[in-house]
Amino acid sequence: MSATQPGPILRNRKITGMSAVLLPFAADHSVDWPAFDAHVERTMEAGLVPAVNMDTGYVNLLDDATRNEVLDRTKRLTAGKMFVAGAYLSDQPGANYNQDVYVRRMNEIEAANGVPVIFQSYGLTEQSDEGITKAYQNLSKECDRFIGFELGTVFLPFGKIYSLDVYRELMNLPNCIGAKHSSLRRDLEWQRLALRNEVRPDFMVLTGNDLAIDMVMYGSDYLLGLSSYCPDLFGVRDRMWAAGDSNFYQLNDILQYLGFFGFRTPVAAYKHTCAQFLHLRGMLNSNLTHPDALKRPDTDLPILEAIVEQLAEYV
Ligand SMILES: N[C@@H](CC=O)C(=O)O
Repeated sequence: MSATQPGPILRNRKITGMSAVLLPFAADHSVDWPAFDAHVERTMEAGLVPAVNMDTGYVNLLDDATRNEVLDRTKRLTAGKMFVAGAYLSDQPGANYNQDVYVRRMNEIEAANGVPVIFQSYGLTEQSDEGITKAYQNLSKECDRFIGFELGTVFLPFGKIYSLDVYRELMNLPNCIGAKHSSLRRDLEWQRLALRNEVRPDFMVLTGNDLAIDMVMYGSDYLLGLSSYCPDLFGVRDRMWAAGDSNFYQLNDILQYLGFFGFRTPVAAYKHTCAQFLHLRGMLNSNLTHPDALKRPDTDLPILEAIVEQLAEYV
């Protein structure tokens, strides 16, 4: 079996970090909007691009009003700075691809001055390669800019990691500025980086690999849920890399330990770990997750507390 090799390490590179913003909850299970606003601001202050209505923001569990409230608030808070948002539609296995709903979601995001991230759906991913490519070509005509998204089924059941042929076609769409790659596999991401370097060097390969956040060393940028645990420290880490500061490695190692703990099976419960961690850091009023989301046990808390202590010297 021939293994894919990594490309060269790209030192002193300015990393583009996009962070999937956690939607915080209050004791009565309503959204804690002031805490959400503060987390969007914290993300921007760290130098990261907020990514709202993503999986970390429970987009698949939100009603229309809540999803639009997230967009309205983010539009106001970002005040013209870049943000991205998930264009999500809910369907079932066997569903037809529904372009109209995607376009409606993209229009809502663009009306808020955001850049759509095209979530996958059964209708999109159950098509042939040709059908998938055609769908993105048609969507690209309906917006100024967009970001693609390949998601492993460990995150959501309708996800699909595309063939490299489909990936190449995405890069051929000039207003597709990048694509988030969430296979949790380094080799598949290295293949995408090699293709990107050959075909379109300005295209962002946005790692979604919370288990290998050092993929930025090989030229990936990122759109992560893990960075929502501590946007400030991801900002510090990224600046260390740009400055050639070797403290990058030590900080990256601790953040990766947090990533392995937070994204352990069942992976979808990473959002509760995020709330627990932010609460321990005094950045949220509660450590509650969405009422319908998977939970972590309270026995995780002492482990997270120890990680907060390990990270303290970098704050
Ligand atoms: N894919 C997740 C983030 C996990 O890294 C998201 O969409 O929020």
